[in-house]
Amino acid sequence: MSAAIELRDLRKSFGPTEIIRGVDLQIEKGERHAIIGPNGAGKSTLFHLISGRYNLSGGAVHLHGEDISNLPPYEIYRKGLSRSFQVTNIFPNMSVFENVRCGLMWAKDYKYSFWHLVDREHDLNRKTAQVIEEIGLTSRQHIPAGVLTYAEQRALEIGISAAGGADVIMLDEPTAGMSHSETDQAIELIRKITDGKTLVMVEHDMGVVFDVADRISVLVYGEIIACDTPENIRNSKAVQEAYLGAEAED
Ligand SMILES: Nc1ncnc2c1ncn2[C@@H]1O[C@H](COP(=O)(O)OP(=O)(O)OP(=O)(O)O)[C@@H](O)[C@H]1O
Repeated sequence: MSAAIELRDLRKSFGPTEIIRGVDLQIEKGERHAIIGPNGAGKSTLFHLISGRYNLSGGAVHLHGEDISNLPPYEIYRKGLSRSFQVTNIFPNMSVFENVRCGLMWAKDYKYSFWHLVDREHDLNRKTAQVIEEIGLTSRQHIPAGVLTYAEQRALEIGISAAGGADVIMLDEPTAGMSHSETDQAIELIRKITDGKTLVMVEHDMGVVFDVADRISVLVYGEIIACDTPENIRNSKAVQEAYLGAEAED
């Protein structure tokens, strides 16, 4: 069976500088995979290459065995890969309900000319309500998304990422800026919402990474220097020297 995501000798240069320098990686179906690495290692760039935001300078990206290299983001999304961004990416003036429903509509390829029929789309509304319940925002569903707390906005974003039925979910720093208790809730939500799906996340909080991930890739200067279980990554001397050691000294 093919991997959910396979990266083959992936490369990205900005001008003369090669930022992603030949990344090979297989992420299995149903796996929760974290990408860690120091600031500027290229983690976000790698995300943008997989999700179609950046064109590749070399190599290939496969999704469930299909070559998706250089496809536009919306086509990759329709093929079942959904991603969130480091910066919250919701419509602040639309209600929580409308934000989720909008995500569902894009996923289902509704045309804009159908907007006037939206309220009659009972299925769509029911599914929207289901997603909102899963992310724990039912009591807040009619308020503008911009009024939610930061942690609620991130939960909404995770909900929208998963709502369209994507089977590969990519989350960029899902717990950034959260308190301990908000982080705990976010971990629970991530687990729930990615159950049975493939998760790829970039995360700086090592507690979250070691708690959630089945496997971890360590990216340093655009190269994966280790890809292993949390336990082996924690005990790897090379990783400690290149990355974790620096954190341990804090
Ligand atoms: N669009 C761009 N044009 C030029 N250089 C870029 C661009 N995007 C990223 N870079 C450079 O690529 C390198 C990797 O950046 P990237 O944001 O991918 O790292 P990161 O590992 O996600 O860092 P962080 O942990 O701080 O978010 C950095 O040196 C950055 O300046």
